[in-house]
Amino acid sequence: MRPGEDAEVIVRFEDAIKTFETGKGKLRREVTAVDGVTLSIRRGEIYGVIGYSGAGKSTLVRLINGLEPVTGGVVEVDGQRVDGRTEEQLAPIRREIGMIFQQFNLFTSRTVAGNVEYPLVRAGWSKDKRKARVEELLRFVGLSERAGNYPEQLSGGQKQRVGIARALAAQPKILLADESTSALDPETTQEVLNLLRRANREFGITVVLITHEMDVVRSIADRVAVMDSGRVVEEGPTARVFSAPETDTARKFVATVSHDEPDSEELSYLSEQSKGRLVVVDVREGVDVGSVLSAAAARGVQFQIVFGGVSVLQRQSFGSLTVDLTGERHEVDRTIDELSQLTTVKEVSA
Ligand SMILES: Nc1ncnc2c1ncn2[C@@H]1O[C@H](COP(=O)(O)OP(=O)(O)OP(=O)(O)O)[C@@H](O)[C@H]1O
Repeated sequence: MRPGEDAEVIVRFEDAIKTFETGKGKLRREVTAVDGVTLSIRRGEIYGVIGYSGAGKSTLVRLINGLEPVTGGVVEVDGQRVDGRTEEQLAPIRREIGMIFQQFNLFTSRTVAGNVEYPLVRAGWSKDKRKARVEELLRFVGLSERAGNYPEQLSGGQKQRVGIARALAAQPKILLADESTSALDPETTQEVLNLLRRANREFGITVVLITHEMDVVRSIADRVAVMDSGRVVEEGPTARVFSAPETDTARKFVATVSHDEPDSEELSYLSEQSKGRLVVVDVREGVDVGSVLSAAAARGVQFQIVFGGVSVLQRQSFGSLTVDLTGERHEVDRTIDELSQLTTVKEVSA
């Protein structure tokens, strides 16, 4: 290991840039898909990459195995530079990286076992070792009975499981999953996620998961990067990003799964119904909103919880409550002031 290198880091981007040229002649233009990304993915974690369509997620992940060469900056996998390598030089690095795709990309002319075996043939495994490994993997993904079937005889979820078994076959250190679950129904999605989590726990494999579904990220990622227009606008432990998003993009994503704040239509209804002052109070781990409200009630302030939700993620509570406060004006003022000293309070109608 070179000085300054961190053994815990398995993928490192430093000011990584990827531009594409599209069109010809007058229509020629440059698209910056990845715009100066610096981040580190730790060994053994499940790392989620989220963002709207076109944000640059797939391109960023394809830089990891050199499927797309960077235009600028550094990409390192397990201490080895990926940028500036020839296809030949990339081959040993790619053996450490498995990939599963949204569209499965199975060989239709090979059986399930043949698909899983394929990377082992390429990696030069002996026939006996290949057979044992294929059996082990098909057991792992619950498809032992299907070894002799062809992909067209399988359901979408089963095909995806074959894809996972194939990606894991040659014992890679990293698994890249590109929106691997979005073509599947919710139940199958959960099944695939459970498999990724098991692969992560049982084999210690680092998983990099791209998705635009926050539910998916919330259920399995340890840390998450939020991308917008080629940049990572926010990054950190999933619980932190969910409980206290710092950017508008992250806030919007979080709002899609935790609908705990009223939208404008709901707010106008609540304002019409409100008898006093409406406030939206953020709920966080260790913030005792209840005590403030109980004390206020003892002073004659009435409170009505009219909207809200609180969830727990990685043992941290978070959410928000919309409260209608009525009573003596100065007592209501005092209650809002006390709440504001504890947490973020937004008054939404006076
Ligand atoms: N091969 C390519 N040639 C030209 N432009 C490309 C190419 N690949 C990606 N892009 C452009 O780069 C930008 C980022 O695309 P990318 O596929 O990485 O986004 P994404 O966040 O993964 O989107 P999605 O969620 O829709 O898959 C987009 O503007 C896209 O059109």
